[in-house]
Amino acid sequence: MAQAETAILLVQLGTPDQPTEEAVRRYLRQFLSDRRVVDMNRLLWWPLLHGIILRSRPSKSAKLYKKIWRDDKTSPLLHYTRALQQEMARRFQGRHSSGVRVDFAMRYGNPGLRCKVGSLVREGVRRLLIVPLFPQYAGATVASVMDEVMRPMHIHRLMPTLRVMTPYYAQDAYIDALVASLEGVDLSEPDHRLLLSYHGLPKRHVDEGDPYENHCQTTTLLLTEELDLRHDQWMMSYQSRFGSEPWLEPNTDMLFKTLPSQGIKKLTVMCPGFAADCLETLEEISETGRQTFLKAGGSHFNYIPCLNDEPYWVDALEKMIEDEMHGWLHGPMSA
Ligand SMILES: C=CC1=C(C)c2cc3[nH]c(cc4nc(cc5[nH]c(cc1n2)c(C)c5CCC(=O)O)C(CCC(=O)O)=C4C)c(C)c3C=C
Ligand SMILES: [Fe+2]
Ligand SMILES: [Fe+2]
Repeated sequence: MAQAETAILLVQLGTPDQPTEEAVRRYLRQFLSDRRVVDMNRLLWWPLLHGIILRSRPSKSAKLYKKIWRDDKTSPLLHYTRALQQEMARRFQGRHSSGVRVDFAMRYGNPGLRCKVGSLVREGVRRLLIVPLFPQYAGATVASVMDEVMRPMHIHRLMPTLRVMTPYYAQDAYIDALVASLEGVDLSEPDHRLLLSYHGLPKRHVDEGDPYENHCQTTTLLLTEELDLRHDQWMMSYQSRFGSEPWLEPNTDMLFKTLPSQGIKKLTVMCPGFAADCLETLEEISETGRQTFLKAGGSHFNYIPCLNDEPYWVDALEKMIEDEMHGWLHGPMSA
């Protein structure tokens, strides 16, 4: 078959190539140099980043990455993103006469987003659907992805037609997949809570108009309604705080430390904002968070894995992608 003219590009945040100090430094340098992530004045940020953070953090983070690295020598985030892409490619095979290609890229690290978009355009892709794997919109994630998607376009005369998948924080297909991942969880005991922990964001971003907090709250309300939970059966919080300015509250780690003394001894934790398990879920929540909660007097800690490449999530995402591709899967190519 000729090269596909329509492409679906799944985009994840990114991850180091290896769990080593050098690879983590390279990854963090790219990540933390992004103005969408840290928007501090460069004259103040540069000395902090290069003089302190990139000297101290990579060796500490590399040790944590080593704990979660997989036997197949990949990071969990890369493993699940690739598995999702392979399954989605299988599902879209033969769906258009000129072919539909499904690929994936990372905003930071490899395979790099800028390179991937450039090669898709060079290879003749004329319609491109970008699927940021972030259910809740944040400028630090989705807008940053779009900045990078546009960069290679500057050097090509013919730009493909671009679509970007709408943030799916309130889509039935996503909420239903989260419900499916909680199957068998019994929250009827009075000392048991469901904790929904989302990645944090500086509060200032929200004050300046970022809808992220609102999107997280909406996901939580739709999910807890769908599960028929009472208000005293669930809580939501924000994890992975970084830097010194105020971040969204309440902080997940603080809840792990204080909930047992308030009589909440059992916790089921899920991270609906993470499409795939990664350092922030497997290490920060399922390992360190578990230890913190049990040490503080908790008796039971149940971590629910992310949607990853679960078949019911592939079904859900396939449906949402089909909706976004309206008019693209049938009929002739336009200019
Ligand atoms: C100012 C710093 C950060 C902002 C803002 C931020 C937003 C943000 N991040 C994710 C998703 C992920 N972040 C991950 C790792 C990670 N995040 C930060 C900092 C900010 N994130 C750092 C420094 C790191 C690196 C890890 C470390 O050194 O501790 C990951 C995991 C990647 C992996 O390889 O496993 C994810 C996923 C979202 C969704 C978000 C905004 C809402
Ligand atoms: Fe992050
Ligand atoms: Fe973290």
